[in-house]
Amino acid sequence: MAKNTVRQDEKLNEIVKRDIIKRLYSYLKPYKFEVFQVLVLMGVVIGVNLLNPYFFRLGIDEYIANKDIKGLFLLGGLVILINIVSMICSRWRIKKMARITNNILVTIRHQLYEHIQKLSFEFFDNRPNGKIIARIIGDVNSLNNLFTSSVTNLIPDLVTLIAVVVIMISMNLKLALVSLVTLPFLLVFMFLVEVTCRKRWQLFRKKNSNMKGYIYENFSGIRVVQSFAAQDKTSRGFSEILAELNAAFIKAAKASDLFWPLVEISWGVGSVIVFWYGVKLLNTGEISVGLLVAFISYISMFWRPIMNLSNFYNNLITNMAAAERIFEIMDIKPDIEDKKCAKTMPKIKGNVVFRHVNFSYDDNEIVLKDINFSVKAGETIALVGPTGAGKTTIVNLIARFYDVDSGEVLIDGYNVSDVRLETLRSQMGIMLQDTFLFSGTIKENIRYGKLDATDEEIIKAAKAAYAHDFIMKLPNGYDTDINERGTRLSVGQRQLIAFARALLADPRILILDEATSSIDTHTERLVQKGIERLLKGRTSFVIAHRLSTIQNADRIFVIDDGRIKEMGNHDELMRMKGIYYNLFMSQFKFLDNKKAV
Ligand SMILES: Nc1ncnc2c1ncn2[C@@H]1O[C@H](COP(=O)(O)OP(=O)(O)OP(=O)(O)O)[C@@H](O)[C@H]1O
Repeated sequence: MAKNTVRQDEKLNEIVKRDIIKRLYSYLKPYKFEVFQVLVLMGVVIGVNLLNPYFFRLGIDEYIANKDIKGLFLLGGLVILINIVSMICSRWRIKKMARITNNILVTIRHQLYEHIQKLSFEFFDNRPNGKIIARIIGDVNSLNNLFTSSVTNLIPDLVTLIAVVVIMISMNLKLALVSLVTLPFLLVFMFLVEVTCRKRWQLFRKKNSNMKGYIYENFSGIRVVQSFAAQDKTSRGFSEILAELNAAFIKAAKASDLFWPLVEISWGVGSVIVFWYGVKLLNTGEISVGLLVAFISYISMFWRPIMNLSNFYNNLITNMAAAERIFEIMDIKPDIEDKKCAKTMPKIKGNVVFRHVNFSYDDNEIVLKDINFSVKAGETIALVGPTGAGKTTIVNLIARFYDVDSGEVLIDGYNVSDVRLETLRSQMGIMLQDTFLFSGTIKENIRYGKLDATDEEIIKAAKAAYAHDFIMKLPNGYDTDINERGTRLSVGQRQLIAFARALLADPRILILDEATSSIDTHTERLVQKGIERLLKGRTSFVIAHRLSTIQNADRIFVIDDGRIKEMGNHDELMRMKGIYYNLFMSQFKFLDNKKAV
C-alpha cells in the first residue's frame, strides 16, 4: 500500500455508484417498520397537498359560481381541519426520521471503528491518524442529510410527482403533455453535470481529510512545534491547506450550482407554455376557469418535487464521495487475520523459535534476512545493534503484527500464523518506548492489563512495580485523573505505571522496548528494579538500552543489517571481540554505571 502523508491527497479505489447506493440503503433495512410509518405520515401530508387545489376548484366552480356561501364555509372548515392534521403528521415524521438517521449513523460509525481497530499495523503505517478520524467523524456526518432526504424527499417526491402527473392527465391530457415538454432537456443536463460534480466533491473530501490530518499531526506534536518555535511555519502550512480546501470547495460548489438554474429555467419556461396553452383552451371553452386555476396549482406541485429530486440528486452526489471513502475502508481486509482453521493458542510456556525468517515492510528492501534462533521459556534476551538494524521488526513478528515473507515464527511449537490472534496476543505483554496512557484514572490505566482485576490486585501490581509510593503521594491516589498520554506524569512515573499494567496482565512472553530518556536517579533505580521484577519468570525480549539489562540478560542478540551477527552472554561476546565488543566499547561503556547498579 502506498504511503500517504497529510499533504498528499488519498487515492481512492473506485466503487461503482450503484453499489454505493445499494450499500447505503441496506442500512435502512432494519428500520423497515419505522420507515413505513414515516411514509404513511408523509402520505397523509402529500394527500392533503394534492387535495388542496381540488378544493379550490370545487370552491370556485361549485360554491362561488352557485353563490353557496354556507357550502363554501363548510368546505373552508374542512380544508383548515385536514391541513392541521397534515401539519401534525409532518412534525411527527421529522422526529421519527431524525431518530432513524441518527441510529444509522451510530451503526456506521461503530462498524467503521470496529473494522479499523482490526486492521494491521501496515494500515496505520501508511496513513496519518487524522485522516482516519476524518473518515469516522466527518464522512459519516455527511451521510446524515442523505438518509433523511432519501426517505423524506425521494420517495414522497416521486409519489407526489406520479400522483400529480396522473391527476393532470385526468384533468386535461393536452395541458398535461405541454407541461412535460421541458423535462427531457433537464434530465440530459443533469446526467452531464453529475460526472463532474462527483469528481469535484471527491477532491473536496480528500482536501478536507488533509486538513484534519494536518491539524491532528501538528497538535499531537505541539511540544515539538513549540520547542522549535515552528508555529509560523505550521500556520503557513495550514493556510496553504485551507486555500486548497477552499479552492476545491468552490470548484465543487460551482458544478453543483449548475443544477438549480436549469431546474428553475425549465420550471419557468414550462409554466409559461402551460399558461399560454391554457388560455387558448379557455378561449375555445375546452376547460373551465376553475380547472385552469387548479391546473396551475398542480403545475407548481409538479415542479416542486422535481426541484426537490434534483436537490436530492445533488445531495447524493455531494455525499457519495463520503460514502465511497467509508466503504473503501470497510472493504480493506486486515492483512493479519485469523486463518479459517486457526487454533486456540494454549497457555503459553514461552519457547520462541525463528526459523529462516525473511521479512520486508514493502517490496523494496529486505529488512530481516534469514533470522534463526531458539529461545527457551523464561530466558531474557537483550536485542542490541545499531539504529535501523531490525530489532523492533523482530519483536513485531513475535506478536504477529506483520506476517513473515518466508520462514516460521513458532511459539511452543505453534506457528504464530496458525493460531487465533486474540489468544496469542492476550498472553503477551508489549511495552513500547513511548508509554501510552489513556485519559482516565491511574487505577483504570493499570486495570487495562487485566480488565476484571480487583482494586487489591491493582495495588499489588503497583507495589510490585514500585509505583505504589508515588501514586499514594498524588492528590487522589489511584483515583487521580491523568490526561491523554499521561503528560501530567513524569516519564519515569509513566513507565512505572506501564510496568504495573504489564505485571497485572502477567504475560508469558514480554516484549520491552526500553526507554532511552534520562530520568532522575531515584526513579531510574525504581525503573530498573521494576524491569527486573517484570522480566523474572517469563520469556523476555528487551530492546535494551540499559547496561544493567544487557549485562543481566541470559543472552544478547547482536543485530546488524537485518541479521543476527552475534549471540551469547555479555562475557562471551566481550571475549569474541566482535561487533558487540566494539558496540560496548563505543556506546554502553559510557552509559551511566551509577544507574546500572
Ligand atoms: N513500518 C515500516 N514501514 C517500512 N519500513 C520500516 C517500518 N518500520 C521500520 N522500517 C524499516 O525497517 C528497518 C528496521 O527497522 P527497525 O525499527 O526494526 O530497526 P531498529 O533496529 O528497531 O531501530 P531503532 O533502534 O532505531 O529502533 C529500517 O530500515 C526501517 O527504516
